[in-house]
Amino acid sequence: MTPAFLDKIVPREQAAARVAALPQPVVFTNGVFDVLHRGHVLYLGRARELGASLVVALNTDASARRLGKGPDRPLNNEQDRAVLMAALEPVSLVTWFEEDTPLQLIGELRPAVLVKGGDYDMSRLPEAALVESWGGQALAIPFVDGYSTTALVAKIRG
Ligand SMILES: Nc1ncnc2c1ncn2[C@@H]1O[C@H](COP(=O)(O)OP(=O)(O)OP(=O)(O)O)[C@@H](O)[C@H]1O
Ligand SMILES: O=P(O)(O)O[C@@H]1O[C@H]([C@H](O)CO)[C@@H](O)[C@H](O)[C@@H]1O
Repeated sequence: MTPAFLDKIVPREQAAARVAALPQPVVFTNGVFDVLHRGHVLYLGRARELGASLVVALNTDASARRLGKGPDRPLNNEQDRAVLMAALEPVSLVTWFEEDTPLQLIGELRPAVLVKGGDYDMSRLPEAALVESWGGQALAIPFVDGYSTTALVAKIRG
């Protein structure tokens, strides 16, 4: 039998309709989320508490490769990253974007809240200005020191 949480994973073409049907207000975040760690799950838990639903948009593998995190990144492909994300209790819906930034997708979904981790300066993100243009909020969630996928991969590789 297929686990029910897999229903949270939706192709981008269906994302706007599915997001509109979620409990409002909707919180949106995006990222690669390649090899989950404690910083990610605390971040997602806090993000979900800022609204009634949490939407996570993952970079596709092609998009993630263009971010230059390393020649073999992402280690987990886009389907695997989506399944792990969908299994997390705070996450309501998972989709992907193939561009370099989630700007166009955010314009399609029109979330009430955009969040990123404290490693981002929200005042410099075009996505933040976009969400604020319809009266939404753009918020940074405090960074959990000592946790990053890149550091974890380096540790594993010794
Ligand atoms: N330690 C952390 N504390 C809080 N938020 C985090 C932390 N690490 C990542 N995030 C947030 O999670 C989202 C996804 O981040 P990302 O996938 O780049 O994680 P990462 O561990 O920094 O990965 P990498 O080392 O591969 O860049 C981003 O919004 C980022 O701000
Ligand atoms: O996992 P990351 O590196 O935090 O995700 C990136 O975030 C960027 C951010 O939203 C600033 O614009 C985004 O542009 C990029 O495509 C990754 O999702």
